[in-house]
Amino acid sequence: MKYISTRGHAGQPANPQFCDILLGGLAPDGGLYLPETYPQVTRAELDAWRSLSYAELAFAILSKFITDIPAADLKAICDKTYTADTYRHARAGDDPADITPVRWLEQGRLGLLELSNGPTLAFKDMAMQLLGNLFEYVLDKRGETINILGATSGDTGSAAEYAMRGKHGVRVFMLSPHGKMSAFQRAQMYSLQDDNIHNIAVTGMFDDAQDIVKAVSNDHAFKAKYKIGAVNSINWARVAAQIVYYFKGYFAATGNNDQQVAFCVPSGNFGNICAGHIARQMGLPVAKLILATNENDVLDEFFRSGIYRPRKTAETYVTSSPSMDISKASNFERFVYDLVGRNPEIVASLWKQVDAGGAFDLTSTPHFGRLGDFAFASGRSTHADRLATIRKVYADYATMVDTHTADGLKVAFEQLPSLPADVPLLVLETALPVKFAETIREALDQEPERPADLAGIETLPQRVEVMAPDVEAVKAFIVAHV
Ligand SMILES: Cc1ncc(COP(=O)(O)O)c(C=O)c1O
Ligand SMILES: N[C@@H](CCOP(=O)(O)O)C(=O)O
Repeated sequence: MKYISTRGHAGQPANPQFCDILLGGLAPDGGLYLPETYPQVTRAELDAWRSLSYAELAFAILSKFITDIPAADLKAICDKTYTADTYRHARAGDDPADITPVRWLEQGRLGLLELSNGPTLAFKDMAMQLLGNLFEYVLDKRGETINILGATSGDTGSAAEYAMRGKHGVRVFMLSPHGKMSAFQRAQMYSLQDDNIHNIAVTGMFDDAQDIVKAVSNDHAFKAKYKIGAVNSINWARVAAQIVYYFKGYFAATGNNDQQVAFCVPSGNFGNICAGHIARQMGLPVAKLILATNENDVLDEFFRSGIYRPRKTAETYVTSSPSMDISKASNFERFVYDLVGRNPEIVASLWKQVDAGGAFDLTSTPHFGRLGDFAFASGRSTHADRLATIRKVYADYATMVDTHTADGLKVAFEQLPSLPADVPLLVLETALPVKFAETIREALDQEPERPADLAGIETLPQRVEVMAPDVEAVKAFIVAHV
């Protein structure tokens, strides 16, 4: 499989393979890696895949993207990753062997694709557990080490730290927005005392943290000297691993491969829905990809208007779905690459404007007309919508959902009437309610269920370094701790 950069000048290595870009993260030209072409899935493959376990399906799909790891080794990594023991937080009544069970709210019509049964109770575990095992495998083979620099708005951080703790050759430096995450999210990350885990809280928002990650990665000398890697969805491996559950959800929601399905995806950095877009490009029968934002509605604005207008930190709201408090969706670049006909010059020129703090407007370009080919729809949700949706879903379907999934459901309820009656709509459950207990209490006046292995984590001692969002300060911290 050949990989290219969305900005056209991938640099070194000249023909990167999967393992190179796994360790490399951001492409050297500041763009994002993508396969040169999306592998196509045949009808015969779809038929054969319908009955596979999650681990078997992951192996079948990832084999199309990972051609530089021997098949037996990749299979062993998938088998080791996708176990009922790791994805152990399934709800009562679910079959834990499903890994990503579908919970129907309205049988055959509206369901939740449960992606949050992993160790940290968010969908990030689906890809991050695989990344932990892939990093360990590749680093061992090459005799190398890596210093992962990441940014989180609440869930990527803990998923990465849980996946990497205890792994040889890996250190994690995770930037989080100081004081903006839920108490549970803070405790999940900051209570870890492992020597290879470093938490840095920056006095800004997620976008400031993500900008620092990109700035450090774009300092090629520093990146090479300190072996800086990425675990955010700028890393292609994250997106590749997320493609798998769109297929699994499709098979669970349909009876045969003539049917179509729609997905509604709570979105922030555009990594999750980007995987859905790629699954559709590969040939998965997806009728619609519905993007849901919270009050930070940059992406909803784009799909409604054709204008992409990232906002500054001061214009980004702190909301009760904090993991989606993102106004500069880094992964969106991968979708725009496809939208503009996979033309890297156009992407480079659009992101020159974005990186300079500007916006772009596609309305008067032919690309805007092509938006319909990609079957996107979108909507937004507010705190009041979130509370109302949590109450409605609890009352009507006896199901408690977290604040981000509630944003998805709010938009899903709006879009459902416009979908053909034989197209099931799956809303991606991106976290479990206990991570956002403050808002659950406000909505339902009760405590969300808490898995026994995470009891009392808020009372554990915490270890975190607070600093200004300053690239040089972060670099100095890394230098001092490697
Ligand atoms: C719980 C939750 N929901 C939704 C999102 C948005 O996903 P994405 O950033 O891939 O669009 C995130 C963060 O990424 C999240 O942590
Ligand atoms: N919502 C994320 C933000 C980072 O997204 P990623 O998918 O690019 O890692 C978080 O919870 O940290």
